[in-house]
Amino acid sequence: MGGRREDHSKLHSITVEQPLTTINRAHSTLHLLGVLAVLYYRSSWLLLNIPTIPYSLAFTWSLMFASELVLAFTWLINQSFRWRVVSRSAFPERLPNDDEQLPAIDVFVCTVDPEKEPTIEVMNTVISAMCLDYPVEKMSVYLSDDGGSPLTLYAAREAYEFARSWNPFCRKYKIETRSPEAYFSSCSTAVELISGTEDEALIDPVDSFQIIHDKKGATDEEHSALPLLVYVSREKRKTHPHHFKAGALNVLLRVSSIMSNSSYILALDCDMHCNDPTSARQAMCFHLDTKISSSLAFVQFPQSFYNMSTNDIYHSFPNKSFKNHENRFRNQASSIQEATFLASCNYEHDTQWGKQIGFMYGTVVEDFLTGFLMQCKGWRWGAGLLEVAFSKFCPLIYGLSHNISFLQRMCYAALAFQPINAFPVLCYSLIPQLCLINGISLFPSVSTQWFLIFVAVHLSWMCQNLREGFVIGGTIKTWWKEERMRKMRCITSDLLACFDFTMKCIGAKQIKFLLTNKVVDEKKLQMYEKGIFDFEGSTMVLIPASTIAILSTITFLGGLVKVIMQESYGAMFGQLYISFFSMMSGYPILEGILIRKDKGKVPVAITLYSAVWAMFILLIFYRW
Ligand SMILES: O=c1ccn([C@@H]2O[C@H](COP(=O)(O)OP(=O)(O)O[C@H]3O[C@H](CO)[C@@H](O)[C@H](O)[C@H]3O)[C@@H](O)[C@H]2O)c(=O)[nH]1
Ligand SMILES: [Mn+2]
Repeated sequence: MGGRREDHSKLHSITVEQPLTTINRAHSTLHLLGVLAVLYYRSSWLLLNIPTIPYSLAFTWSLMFASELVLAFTWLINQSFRWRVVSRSAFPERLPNDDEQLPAIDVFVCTVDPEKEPTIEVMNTVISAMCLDYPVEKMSVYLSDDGGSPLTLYAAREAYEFARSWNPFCRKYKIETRSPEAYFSSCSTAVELISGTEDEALIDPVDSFQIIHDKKGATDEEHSALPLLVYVSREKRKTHPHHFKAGALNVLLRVSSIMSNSSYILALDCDMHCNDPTSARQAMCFHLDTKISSSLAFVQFPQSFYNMSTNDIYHSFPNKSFKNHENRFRNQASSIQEATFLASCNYEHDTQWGKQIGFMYGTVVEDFLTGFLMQCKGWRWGAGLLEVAFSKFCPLIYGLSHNISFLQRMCYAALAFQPINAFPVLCYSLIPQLCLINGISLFPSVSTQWFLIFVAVHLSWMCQNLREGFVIGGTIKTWWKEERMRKMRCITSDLLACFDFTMKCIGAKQIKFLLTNKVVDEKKLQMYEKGIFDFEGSTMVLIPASTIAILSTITFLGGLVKVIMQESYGAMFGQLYISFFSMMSGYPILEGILIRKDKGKVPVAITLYSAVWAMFILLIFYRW
């Protein structure tokens, strides 16, 4: 690095975002005061009135209090993301000019099921990795095929052939998007051309040894050299737990250790691709900084979705995509037989794999737990979630003596505890509504000062989300979609996660890794692009949400009539408002039940179950 000027030699930089950080801190502090006031109101009312009120009312208030406590807790741990907002930049152009000085990288791509994870997509991931802007002799790509499918093996060979001409093409025309599919998605004819070669696939059966290695260093004149591509299909047996993706990654760790043994790993899911060819170099800007490299475990890149609709209704939390794990667990040795042995399911028996070594087992969110434990061990930065939250690895408690800041613990905790929001959201979707139609007031009357505090906390919460939405280019409309989806998520998947977790605790069920289906269905895509919810194939998971959608419409209308008749506007305003919001956020479901006739409407069975449930709840809780 000699000869460079001081100020231009830094490989990366970090800046604290101002005035955002200061605004966030002020806002969070004020909000906290409001939250504490609300909790004080609930608890003091309860203590004061408990001797005189019926049990049922005391229980109802306790549930509301418990909900608000949980909401306050999850809100609080989420403030960790707002407390110190930083942005980082990497300067790959400042890396040593001599590529010889770059460390070697192993890229891991995992796939399981060619039905749910279309092979062509997986190959796009593989190709995008092989075509990274990184010296080919310093890079090896390993494809883990948990399905052991001959099609995947065949396609890997084809992908390798394709990459031989694609790589020089990208370099010549300076194409940034190195996933052929993502690149060609702007011109449909070319996409057909690519899938054409796939259709004619001749399928070789997979050989009983698991590792197939393609043409190392095979180069011809017009084609550029390519990184090593290794296909690995590990042995799986019913009698041995395979530990899902973590198991697959650990097999790759062992197999790669006797082949390329690079000190850095890039782990990709089969539906991801590297959207910036310099990303590996960018990661090296951090790993090669001698000031931090000894304690830097991984570099994580933000995830961006290239096929998001502007009408997106589902909203996905962008989180992770590019993980670069430095790995210290290497064996020495090298042959296919040895690799086969390392990929066998007996190999890990009675070893520390998954406990001390490699990616962690015992949960389906291996990335989350492994990342957290790495930080606890001194590495910096950085249903399944509940498994970790309520285990000895609870981020708020585990290894308090370890060198990880409380703020970072809170970030991990915010993710791990997210599903418990199902409880308060469920309570808030049922209790105020049922009390409304029974004329029971749960919130302070409009004329009191306490009412203003509730309003302030509610508005402040909305503002916090609105403000954050605006920062990333959102609108009132996208904010509302987010709010709606946040609520739906709480009473569908989070609720199911809580249920699954409880079942696991009492030993009635095992938590399984549910593979996400990546097949794109044209009709579904059209629906998504128009911003219409697709309920086709919804299962029991939807029942709580659809029951609530039906119930909140009935309770809002019934409650409104009652309030008008009894002229109890002041005492009931809060609950009317909550019921109205409840009804509005359940509207897409209601539409899917009552109005829509297309395939994506709510399945009839789900409608029936929900209607029965709604009636049942009304029968029990409505005092006729
Ligand atoms: O037994 C298995 C199960 C899954 N996978 C692979 O794991 C990846 C993720 O599976 P997916 O069904 O797409 O799960 P997601 O919920 O989308 O995965 C998210 O959550 C996981 C658990 O936290 C992380 O590992 C992923 O990186 C993250 O994208 C895919 O490449 C699969 O092929 C395997 O290799 N073996
Ligand atoms: Mn996925």
